[in-house]
Amino acid sequence: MTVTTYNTSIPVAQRYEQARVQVSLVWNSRDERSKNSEKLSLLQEFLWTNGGPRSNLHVIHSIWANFQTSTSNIIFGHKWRHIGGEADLWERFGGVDICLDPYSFGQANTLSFNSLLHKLIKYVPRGSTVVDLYSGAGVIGLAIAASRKCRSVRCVEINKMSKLSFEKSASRLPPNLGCTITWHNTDASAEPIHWLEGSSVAIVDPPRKGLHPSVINALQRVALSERKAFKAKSSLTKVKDEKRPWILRAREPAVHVDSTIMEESSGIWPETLIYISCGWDSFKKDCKSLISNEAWHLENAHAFNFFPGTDSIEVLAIFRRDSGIAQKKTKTKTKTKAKAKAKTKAKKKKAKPSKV
Ligand SMILES: C[S@@+](CC[C@H](N)C(=O)[O-])C[C@H]1O[C@@H](n2cnc3c(N)ncnc32)[C@H](O)[C@@H]1O
Repeated sequence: MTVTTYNTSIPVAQRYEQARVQVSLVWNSRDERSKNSEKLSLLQEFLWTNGGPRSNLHVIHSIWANFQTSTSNIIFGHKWRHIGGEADLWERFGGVDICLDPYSFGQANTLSFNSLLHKLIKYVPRGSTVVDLYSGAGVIGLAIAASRKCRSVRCVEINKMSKLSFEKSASRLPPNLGCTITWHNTDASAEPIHWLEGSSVAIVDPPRKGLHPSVINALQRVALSERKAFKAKSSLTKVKDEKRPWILRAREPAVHVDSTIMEESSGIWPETLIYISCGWDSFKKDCKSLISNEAWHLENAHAFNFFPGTDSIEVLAIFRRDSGIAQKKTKTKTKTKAKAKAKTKAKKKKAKPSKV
């Protein structure tokens, strides 16, 4: 179930009072024609009669059925049917309207997520080229595209169903943003270097288990490339020689908003890494790996209470790859200056005849 604000024109303070619920019924059968399906219809009727628009307590926005035959701990199966109420559910996140279908990831705590987004947006320099890895329906990418005059935003997501939500949300973006926005359906861990190249800002919002080792590795290599230019260049540019058709297909956008041709922006690598984490243990581990070898420098971190009453925290962390180097350079400069001063002092001392 998702508690929704469903009408994005309702002021934030009144949203939860007027909220409606999108109900997803997970049904242990192949589809609506299978055994037990009459019970699904009966349950749908009961819910709609008692919580739908004609009931005294109008709390239900819509009802969906999901068919799941697997006995694993994966909640949803691949088949969805919309069986009552409005099909589209809209939320307002980061200043843009977002369509959240039940088959795509959506944050439940609207207010806290909005606070996080407002903070996050400020860390993205205007005119950036952004890659939003683990983007879901593209909430973060679209909010940034609408507010930071970005040159491009690329969203990368493994769940192909999120494409529909992304398309609907993109259709409500203000016109003439001057930003090329694309959504790609692929595994972010398959070819992370390809996604990092051409992006001045990388955003990662992985599931609770954190970043895949290949993504960590790519982020480390990218950050160190400035200092080890020769070695890194040859291995980073290998990505251009890719021949495997499925990898090449994944690079093509499944959705392309804005008709402008994508600029060739090779040679640009992320200077800013924004990490949104819902798993404290995995975040600590990933953070350690990122800051080891001085690949990245942790500039700032903010915590948000997305799940009141639990011990879970949501972290927004900002890493930079320039400040560490800059700091090091300043330190080295200061050290060199201090050494030179000490040498001159010592020379002067030697030259002066000592008093008897
Ligand atoms: C915590 S959610 C974040 C979604 C989105 N950033 C948002 O705020 O709505 C993590 C997302 O990562 C996606 N995901 C999981 N593994 C992935 C992978 N290997 N490559 C790309 N996306 C992945 C999930 O499907 C899910 O949409």
